[in-house]
Amino acid sequence: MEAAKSLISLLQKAESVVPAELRGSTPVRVGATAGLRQLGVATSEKLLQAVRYLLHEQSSLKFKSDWVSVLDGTQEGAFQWVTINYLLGNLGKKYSNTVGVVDLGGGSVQMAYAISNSEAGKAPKPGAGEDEYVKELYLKGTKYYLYVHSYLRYGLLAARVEILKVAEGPHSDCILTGYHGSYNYGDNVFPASAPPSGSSYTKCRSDAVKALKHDETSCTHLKCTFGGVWNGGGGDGQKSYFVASFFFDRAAEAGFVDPNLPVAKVKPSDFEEAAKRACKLSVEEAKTTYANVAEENLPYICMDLVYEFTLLVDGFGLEPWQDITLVKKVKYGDSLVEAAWPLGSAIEAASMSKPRTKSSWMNF
Ligand SMILES: Nc1nc2c(ncn2[C@@H]2O[C@H](COP(=O)(O)OP(=O)(O)OP(=O)(O)O)[C@@H](O)[C@H]2O)c(=O)[nH]1
Ligand SMILES: [Ca+2]
Repeated sequence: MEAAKSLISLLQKAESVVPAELRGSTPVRVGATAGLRQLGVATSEKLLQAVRYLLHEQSSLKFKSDWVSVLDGTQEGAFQWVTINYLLGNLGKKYSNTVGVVDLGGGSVQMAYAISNSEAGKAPKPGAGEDEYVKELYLKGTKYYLYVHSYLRYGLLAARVEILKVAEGPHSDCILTGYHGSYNYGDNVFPASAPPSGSSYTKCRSDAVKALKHDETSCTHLKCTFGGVWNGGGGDGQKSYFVASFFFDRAAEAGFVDPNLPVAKVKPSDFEEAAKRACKLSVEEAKTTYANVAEENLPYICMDLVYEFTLLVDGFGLEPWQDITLVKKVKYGDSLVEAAWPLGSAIEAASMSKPRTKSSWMNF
């Protein structure tokens, strides 16, 4: 019940912005993501039930039980794509005038971009238990074929486990010199210590590439990102990328992005340069160099930056020199709006409250 209670302040904030007379007709949704996906159905269902009870008892907003759910990864990725393109005013334009999105969470990372009708026709059938690669969206009178995939276990915090596993022993070349400890993730504890020779950018980079299991033989499609996942075929829908969440946070902590700005134009190579600087430090030196990095993240600053560069370039196939936009918030009218998937979910909820003209997703 504690987890449900943690939502009370959010619920009060949400209700405070809805005029009292409209609350009964304003839907409230709660979506959980990879953190709960990794807990398994029994535990996550208990948590969701507690949230449903809280909303039933304490909320004056319109509520239905199945509006409290664990999003599947493609919903999360599609909602983020809708959020960013809605705020940029791109919805209703041709697919080639929309931007691609990457959203790096703790447990999972999502990548989504709009593709052509013909490219969508080439989409492979997903593997067993895998989500469809392409979602058809109807937004502002325009049909979009959205390529979207969510990589469970490749969020920033989960990927640390994948990289530590590559090390096959207590020492990882990604852990800052002088640190001897362990990494707790979920119910598991992993040894995480620097080798006697200290952290090494090049060795860490090689571990990160291995962690993506960049083994082409597992790619049975025309082209893959990593782990045997189809890459969507490319095209103009991915000529510019808006990259969110832990990419923004680590870039700000590494000092190459101003944390007070809503967006920042960078290149994947900026993560590489920052990683090279970080991997040279001892954990003691890092304490002064990265004054605003939480203590528990300091030993992993090299690993995180190496991983983020590797994910963009080796994982998603971006060029090290190409411009990308790191995004925390997007200017919308006189406001700065959070660049996060819940807005996309709200847009879907709002479009569903109108008479639906098509059976598929979001016809608003
Ligand atoms: N701009 C923005 N970023 C957010 C918001 N909430 C979380 N984030 C960012 O999302 C990243 C991960 O946040 P978490 O909520 O811990 O993780 P998560 O995205 O739920 O992780 P998954 O379980 O893998 O989906 C961090 O970089 C957060 O800063 C938000 O409201 N706005
Ligand atoms: Ca997420």
